[in-house]
Amino acid sequence: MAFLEITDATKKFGGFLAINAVTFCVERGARHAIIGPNGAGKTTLFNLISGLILPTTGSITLEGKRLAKKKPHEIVQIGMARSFQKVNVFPRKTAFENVQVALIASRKLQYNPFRGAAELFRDEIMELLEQVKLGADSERRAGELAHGKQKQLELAVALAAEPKILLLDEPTAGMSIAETLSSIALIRDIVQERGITLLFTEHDMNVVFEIASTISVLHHGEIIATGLPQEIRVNDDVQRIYLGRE
Ligand SMILES: Nc1ncnc2c1ncn2[C@@H]1O[C@H](COP(=O)(O)OP(=O)(O)OP(=O)(O)O)[C@@H](O)[C@H]1O
Repeated sequence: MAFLEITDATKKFGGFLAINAVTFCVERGARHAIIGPNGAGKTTLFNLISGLILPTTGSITLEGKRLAKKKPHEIVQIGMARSFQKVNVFPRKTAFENVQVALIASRKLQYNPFRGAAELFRDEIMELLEQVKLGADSERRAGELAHGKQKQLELAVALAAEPKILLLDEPTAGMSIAETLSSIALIRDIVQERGITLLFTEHDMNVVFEIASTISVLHHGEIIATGLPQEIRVNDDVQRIYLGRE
């Protein structure tokens, strides 16, 4: 049994086949990238894997457990956390509070915003913020942080759930070159250090080749190749379809 198994997954929107009989596995500990041109179906595939939408047919399992029809918090409890292309933090809460809310939710505590819980999980929160290089920004409102830092905060929020697998949808989207470089190093170090399996989509091929241990290529909703980065780099179909070389 593979760690994450996607078996013959199909997603239709009306008559449009966005994901077509997709089968692939993500091995435990892998840093697995899903690449493909715009509209290939990457986000749809991510939404299927993280249970946001149901597959029309097929199955998705994490350690043998089916993910379909599970509620978002149940999926988090099974061990999956994800981020979105658009930043998804509470802008008016501080960085500290954003992580605190995530920790409270993952530990299944009742959150009462009117009760003084300011110090709850302080050490853990600071450790997480320091790990994503936001220790000095803990008291700043999330909405005031630069885009790159907001993505770092999202990462801390995702890590608060202690996931076995982390899904990142274009983790460096909208970042400057400097932000991208530090973000790549951060993601790679954190998943390695914590033994987290990573599944991510990314447009920037430099980022893909810096992080990925395995790459799957999606084209018109179908996986056309899965392999090691060096195999994907020289795959004729991939070069023709994705990299635009004839
Ligand atoms: N809810 C929906 N209803 C109808 N069509 C949809 C829906 N969601 C996605 N699609 C279509 O499915 C296809 C795949 O879209 P998706 O966003 O998954 O691609 P993508 O590879 O993530 O693209 P990008 O790289 O631009 O983010 C597109 O043609 C899109 O228009």
